[in-house]
Amino acid sequence: MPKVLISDKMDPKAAQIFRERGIEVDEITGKTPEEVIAIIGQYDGLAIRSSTKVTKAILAAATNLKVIGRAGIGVDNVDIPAASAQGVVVMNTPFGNSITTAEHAIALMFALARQLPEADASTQAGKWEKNRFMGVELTAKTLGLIGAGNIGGIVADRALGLRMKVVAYDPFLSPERAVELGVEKVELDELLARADFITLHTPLTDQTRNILSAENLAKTKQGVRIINCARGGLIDEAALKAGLDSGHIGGAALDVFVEEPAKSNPLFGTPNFVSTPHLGASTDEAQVNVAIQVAEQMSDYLMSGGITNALNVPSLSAEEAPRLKPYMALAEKLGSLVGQLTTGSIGRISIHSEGAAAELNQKPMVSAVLAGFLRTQTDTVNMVNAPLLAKERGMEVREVRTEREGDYHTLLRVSVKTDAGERSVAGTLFGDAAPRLVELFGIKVEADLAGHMLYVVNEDAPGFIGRLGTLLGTGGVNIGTFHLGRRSAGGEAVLLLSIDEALTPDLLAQVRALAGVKTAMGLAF
Ligand SMILES: NC(=O)c1ccc[n+]([C@@H]2O[C@H](COP(=O)([O-])OP(=O)(O)OC[C@H]3O[C@@H](n4cnc5c(N)ncnc54)[C@H](O)[C@@H]3O)[C@@H](O)[C@H]2O)c1
Ligand SMILES: O=C(O)[C@H](O)COP(=O)(O)O
Repeated sequence: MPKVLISDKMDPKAAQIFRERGIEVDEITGKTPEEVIAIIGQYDGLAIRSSTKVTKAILAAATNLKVIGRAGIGVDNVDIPAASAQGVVVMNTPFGNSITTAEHAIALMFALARQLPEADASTQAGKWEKNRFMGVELTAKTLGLIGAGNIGGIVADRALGLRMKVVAYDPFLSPERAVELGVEKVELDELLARADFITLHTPLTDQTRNILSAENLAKTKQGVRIINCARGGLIDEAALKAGLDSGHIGGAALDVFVEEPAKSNPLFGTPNFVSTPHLGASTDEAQVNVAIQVAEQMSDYLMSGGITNALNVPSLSAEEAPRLKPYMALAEKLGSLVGQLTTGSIGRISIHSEGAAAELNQKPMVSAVLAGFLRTQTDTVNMVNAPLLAKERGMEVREVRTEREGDYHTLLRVSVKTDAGERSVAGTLFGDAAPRLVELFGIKVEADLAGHMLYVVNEDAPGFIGRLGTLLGTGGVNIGTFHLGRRSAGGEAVLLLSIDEALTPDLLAQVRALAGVKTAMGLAF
């Protein structure tokens, strides 16, 4: 039974779903990294929010880990390259808390416009400072949106409802989508110059880090109010404080900080500064949404191989998974076969699907071919890290589809280009489930690829099969199945035998010494 650790505070629905799906679950929150390292080795899944930092050190100790599920959006607390290298799927729940976070941004915009936190503190202190708190209306003001994705799009919708004008800076926003959102797409400098309010909704990347730098803050309108519900690090906090102190910036509301938890920060106590402790996603509704989603997604993966919202591997829905499963087994076997039969470096590997196979999601099949191929070189490869490892090894990976059926209703062909030229193997599914090899380097064969096998290329001549059978029998090797193919009568022939155990090096040498043998190799699947 798979075992999952929930290491951050999560709605109880998550644990309930894991149990209902037959997964053992432990909820152990608030642990130090060292404490997590001590226990992580026993878990197949790790469910987190933003508190647990999944570092290289934690991953190194996570010897059984198959999936990390982030109940939320941002995955900057997960070392994704390290997880990928280790073959661990990382998934998030990209939409579960978007509305809630967008509403928090709008709430902070109102808080700044009417100085709600300071007015509240003053009133409850018995001061009744009616003349101190003069606000501004939102209607007809310009909101500058930096990042117009899921959350940015919802913020725009709500701001338009408040009769604001919305300008957006997002290099990946298409003109059509901008029209759909009802926002004006602008360059960053124009946004800085025009916006009365600025709200940030981008991930933290090398391009967005300090997007509101001292230089860019200086380009903003006098009195601008700034909201950040996305990630700490998007704004230069020292420059923000200087801008608030000088009065150039009329207000700033941060839900996120460079250093979290933000127990102390130079911005604290600055007039017109409002803060919340990373509460963007903290509503009952959002937490139920992300807990259910993450538990369903992780359970799908652990129990049936379905992959949804993964950041480091192609998606594979729970409905698709059963249909693709035999194809992935075929793909992995074909990849393994070419890996075992190919020596030297591979310049290119092409995966060609024909007929019914071409109608399916290709990415998982491609990953399975690569995993099968690379497993002959390293035993730490799996579907997740195979594309990465192939890239590191300088392999070009090509994907070709032909929906028209050829000789078979469905076919997968794997071709590799080496210094010696291009060679390919092809396989089909019998009865839509049983993987069968049907072509080996241009020769038609029909074979199961399973267990130990012996591959022999020889000159087609009478008596050869008898001599080989006698040799194996004398060596005590039992033959399970025997598959034969040849280019032409008397030409090159291929033999694929399934055998009960691997040949000893000595027996293999004797096979190679038989008259007419060009190549003989042991294979394993
Ligand atoms: N405060 C919270 O509790 C909370 C809650 C949820 C999400 N978030 C954070 O909010 C952020 C946005 O989430 P989302 O769901 O809208 O993500 P998203 O991926 O849907 O949108 C991000 C947008 O940023 C844009 N972008 C990327 N690079 C950019 C750049 N250099 N300049 C301008 N725009 C750029 C992208 O094109 C995309 O449209 C994430 O970082 C997420 O972690 C915070
Ligand atoms: O990226 C997110 O989803 C938010 O930052 C929410 O983080 P949390 O789950 O720790 O509240």
